[in-house]
Amino acid sequence: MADTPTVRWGIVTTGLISSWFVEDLALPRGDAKAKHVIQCIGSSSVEKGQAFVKEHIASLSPTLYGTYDEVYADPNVDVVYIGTPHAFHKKNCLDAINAGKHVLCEKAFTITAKEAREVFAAAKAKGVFVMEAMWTRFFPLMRTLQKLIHEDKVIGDVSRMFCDFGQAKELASLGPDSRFKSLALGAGTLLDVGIYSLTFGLVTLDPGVGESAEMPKIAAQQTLSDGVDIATTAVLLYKSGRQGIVTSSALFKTPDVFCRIEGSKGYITVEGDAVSRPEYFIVHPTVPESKGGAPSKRYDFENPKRGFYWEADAVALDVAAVKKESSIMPWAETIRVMEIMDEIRRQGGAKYPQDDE
Ligand SMILES: NC(=O)C1=CN([C@@H]2O[C@H](COP(=O)(O)OP(=O)(O)OC[C@H]3O[C@@H](n4cnc5c(N)ncnc54)[C@H](OP(=O)(O)O)[C@@H]3O)[C@@H](O)[C@H]2O)C=CC1
Ligand SMILES: O=C1OC[C@@H](O)[C@H](O)[C@H]1O
Repeated sequence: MADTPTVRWGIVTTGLISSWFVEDLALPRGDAKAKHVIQCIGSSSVEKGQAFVKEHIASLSPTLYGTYDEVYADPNVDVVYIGTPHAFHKKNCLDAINAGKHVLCEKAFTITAKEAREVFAAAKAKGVFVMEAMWTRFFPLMRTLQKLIHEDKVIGDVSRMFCDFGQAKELASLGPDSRFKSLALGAGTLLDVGIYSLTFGLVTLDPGVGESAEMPKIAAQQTLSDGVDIATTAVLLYKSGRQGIVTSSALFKTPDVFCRIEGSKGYITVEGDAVSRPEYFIVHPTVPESKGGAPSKRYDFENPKRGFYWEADAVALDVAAVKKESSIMPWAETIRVMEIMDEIRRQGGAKYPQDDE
């Protein structure tokens, strides 16, 4: 284990995602590629931090701060994890970067592609590692799915894919300051969950990532309620004729079979309780077994607790290798995702204050 890198994390916020992230970091794992230390937690109050530790990582004793700035200034922090609502990501990232810290920032990375470019320009100038926490891309399931589709060509030439991430949010019961309702916080299904449907489209229709990937044309529609998109449908149109239909909704929960990828020799269904956390997939030949075809094959994956440790391990390995960006989620890929979402919103009508900046 001499070569196992150690990362000392500074956690910014005590919200839902931060609780999921620290619980996963603290999980004992035989196959861990890195050691993760929860060095400190920054919150709007120290009391919130105390309650957070007690509830989620009771056996640990991180330093507790009542401001985020103290996390950025802590000399014992290697990487800052940012779990604020979307609208604050740009400022939080810039503050951490300016303090010389590496950063893992939750999705959606920013509100607009322009904001993302500003953050990466600052990271480049400071020479620090920065990555969007698009955790799903780091799952062994996702890596295997991409290999089977693009290298092994198990379903032949891919022609179409569909992916939907819907959640029944009961928006009427939420207050105006909820991150699911407030445009000032970046509310809307596209940035919150549509980004996962889009991710499945991008990784299954094209083997490239970032600069080596094709920018698809977009045709999109959105349903707005008080300016917030509560449903989004986007078609990804590739030069080859490949098409992806990626959707999101705050009105209905997606069934467990949330994604289908179709090819000339068969199709794949990806399944699980949430698109962000796929559990297994099944490769189906075009001709079913009942009609003389080969049997379908199911691929299952070990995913204890939730699966945030895959991205955390990847960050630790990249930082130890003195890399500034991830090869799985490089800066150009985050910018491409943000540009696509900008275009979906331009066509669909969802607008944020940041669009005018
Ligand atoms: N990868 C994944 O599976 C998931 C990712 N996310 C992402 O994580 C981010 C946060 O989402 P989530 O954890 O659900 O949000 P929460 O509302 O649960 O938590 C957000 C936290 O941000 C801090 N905060 C700072 N300013 C504000 C403000 N004005 N309003 C509200 N909160 C504020 C608060 O922490 P404090 O008081 O401690 O400072 C708050 O607890 C989003 O980018 C979201 O997309 C969310 C869920 C799952
Ligand atoms: O990233 C996410 O994935 C899981 C969802 O429950 C959550 O709303 C979203 O932010």
